[in-house]
Amino acid sequence: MSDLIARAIGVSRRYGDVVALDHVDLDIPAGQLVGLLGPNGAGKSTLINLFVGLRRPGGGRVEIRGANPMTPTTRRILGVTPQETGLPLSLRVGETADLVAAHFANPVPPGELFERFGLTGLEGRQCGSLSGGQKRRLAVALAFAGRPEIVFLDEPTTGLDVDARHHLWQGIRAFHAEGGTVVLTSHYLEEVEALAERVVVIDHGRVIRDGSIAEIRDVAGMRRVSFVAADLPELPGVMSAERDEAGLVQLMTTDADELVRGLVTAGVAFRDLEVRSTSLEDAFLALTADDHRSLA
Ligand SMILES: Nc1ncnc2c1ncn2[C@@H]1O[C@H](COP(=O)(O)OP(=O)(O)OP(=O)(O)O)[C@@H](O)[C@H]1O
Repeated sequence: MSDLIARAIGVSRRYGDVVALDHVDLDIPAGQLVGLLGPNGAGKSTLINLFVGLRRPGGGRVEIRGANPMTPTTRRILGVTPQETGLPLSLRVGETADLVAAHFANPVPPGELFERFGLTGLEGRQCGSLSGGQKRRLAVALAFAGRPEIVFLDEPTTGLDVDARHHLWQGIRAFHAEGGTVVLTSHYLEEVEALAERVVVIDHGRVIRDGSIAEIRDVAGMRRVSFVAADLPELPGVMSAERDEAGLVQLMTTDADELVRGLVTAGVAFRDLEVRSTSLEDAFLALTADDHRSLA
């Protein structure tokens, strides 16, 4: 069996009447970069909170290196950036990093951490004076301060501009390249596509898909068929259709062959025909859209 660093075994969690997680099983091998995807309220943050020992499961169990994440020794090997950034607003950035580093036997020197996450030069600033994006970058950087074996990042780049997001990606990739395990949630599908080697799709508290980016993309079995045409008759198997002002038509279908045959049979004068795999975003929408449930 591969070297599993984190496991959820039949994990359930409710909040009152709300079932946030419903018998979730998830094995995370050491060194993997996993993206958790799911619509709002799917249960992603709840799962992360259980993995990092902030909450207890109602049923089942979570393990980090075979142990309960609530134990101090286990906590020391994990890093976390929660969805809501909570920084000590009156402390300076450098002091905050020192404070966090003091909890660990062999921390990353703060200067190195700042460099890695593009925070150099902000050491003397009070956390409360940082911009929203700078606070977010600091909170993510601090998850790596204790040289964790595994980090859990809940929407690490929300609110960041493109530059800052790419900087964070570099930091996350560098950690992963050194063998670190990363579990991140994101609403930016291109982020998961850019970073993760495995995608776990969660919906209504359950894991509905688990695979590589390519597998998830293909799972809905959809193709995007595009061409330029002046008129468009009714065509077989079209799930969605868009047309821009230049006459570029984009159709989503589960049977591109039949669609193209239909185009030819109907005598449509099309040009620039392209048939492509769907993007992760297309697959994600198809998987989690209740009215497309039969596709999943
Ligand atoms: N402390 C809480 N008290 C009551 N309900 C909660 C609590 N935390 C989460 N929930 C509910 O549990 C469900 C799962 O929430 P969770 O935050 O895990 O989802 P999520 O996938 O992280 O969503 P988002 O993408 O919006 O962050 C939701 O219905 C949410 O309203």
